[in-house]
Amino acid sequence: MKPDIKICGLKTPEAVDRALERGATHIGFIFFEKSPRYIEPDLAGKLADRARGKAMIVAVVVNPDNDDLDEIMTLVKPDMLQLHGDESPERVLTIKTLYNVLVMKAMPVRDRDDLRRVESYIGIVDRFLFDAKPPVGSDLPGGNGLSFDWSVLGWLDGRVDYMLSGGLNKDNVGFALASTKATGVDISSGVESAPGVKDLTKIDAFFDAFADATMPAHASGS
Ligand SMILES: O=C(O)c1ccccc1NCC(=O)[C@H](O)[C@H](O)COP(=O)(O)O
Repeated sequence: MKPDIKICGLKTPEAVDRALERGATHIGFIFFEKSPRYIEPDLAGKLADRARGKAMIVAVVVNPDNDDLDEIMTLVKPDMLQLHGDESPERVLTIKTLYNVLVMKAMPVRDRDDLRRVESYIGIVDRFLFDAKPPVGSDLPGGNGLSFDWSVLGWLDGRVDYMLSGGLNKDNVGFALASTKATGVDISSGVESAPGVKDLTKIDAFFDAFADATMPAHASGS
């Protein structure tokens, strides 16, 4: 099956529309105020309406309290929450029970040891997102445009369903897909001209590279 593509950190109708036209399966909105990709929930709700039924709407949150989630669930009505903080398995379970929503848990990875935490979320989360661990001192838990050593994911041995994230771009998405068992890829900085500014030409180039990478061998002419 073709891997999913999530374009994250969208803030404008133009970028949402281009991502949808090019076949994004997931679009992400960032509700973390320190991020250059932060979007107010009421504006995100309007953009989400353009995408509803065409792609999964993902609300990216970091250690949200119930008031934060009440607002986002009401105004944005996401299909999925991406929990990008230190949410415990118990907190994830509570959120799923309270809001009846799919949850993708982001796991920061630098080396194999970072994957040990995965076990305690299996059976609770709907999907994992393996993202690069932020550099020391970074304000952002995600969206840092950094990759990690994807070979460590081999340790998971196909046991969990995950999207791959962190520093993806048109030049490395083919290798990322070929060298992991990711069922989806997630990109933000790699399709931006500046932090928080999505670039339509870069979105196109990413989808072109993704299409090349996922084209069946017999159709590629090689
Ligand atoms: O992108 C952000 O600014 C952000 C802030 C706070 C929490 C999560 C954030 N991004 C989450 C994502 O899903 C990004 O797409 C992911 O980290 C990959 O980003 P990049 O390395 O820039 O492609």
